[in-house]
Amino acid sequence: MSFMISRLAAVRYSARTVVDNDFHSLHHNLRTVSLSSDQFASNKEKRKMAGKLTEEQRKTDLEPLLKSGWTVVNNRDAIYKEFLFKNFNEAFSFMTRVALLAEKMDHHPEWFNVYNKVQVTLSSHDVNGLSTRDVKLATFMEQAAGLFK
Ligand SMILES: C[C@H](O)[C@H](O)[C@H]1CNC2=NC(N)=NC(=O)C2=N1
Repeated sequence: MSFMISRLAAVRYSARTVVDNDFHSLHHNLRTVSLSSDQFASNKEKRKMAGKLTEEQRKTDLEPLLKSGWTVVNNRDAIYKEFLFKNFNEAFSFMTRVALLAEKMDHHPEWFNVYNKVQVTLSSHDVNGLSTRDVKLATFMEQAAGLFK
């Protein structure tokens, strides 16, 4: 009988240990998850803090793009350009390359494609205007489109 009780105690102890360990690992994981959501929030705040382009940045960073055919959208802090390619294959190849960078940056263009034409508008929705992210994406678009010249 005493053997049965000691076995039962051992089983209960090991079960409790498993539960405790699971609880601690679950708590740790939840804490990790919550840190990552806090971290996500701070990234979002960082983006907002980066804010809109300053007047100085508009002169230094935006000028070259305006010289390359980008225009400022009327009544909106955004830039626009129409890219023309030889055919759909080139246009979509361009869009594919840009899309991969957009995903990596978590910064996406507003664009419309018909056959060999890609119409692009860039603006940073989270700051409701142009930011360095738009300059970076537009500059990449210039390089990517240049490969098809
Ligand atoms: C949730 C996601 O991170 C945000 O919606 C990203 C996605 N892509 C984006 N793209 C652009 N152009 N502006 C943004 O503010 C933006 N925010």
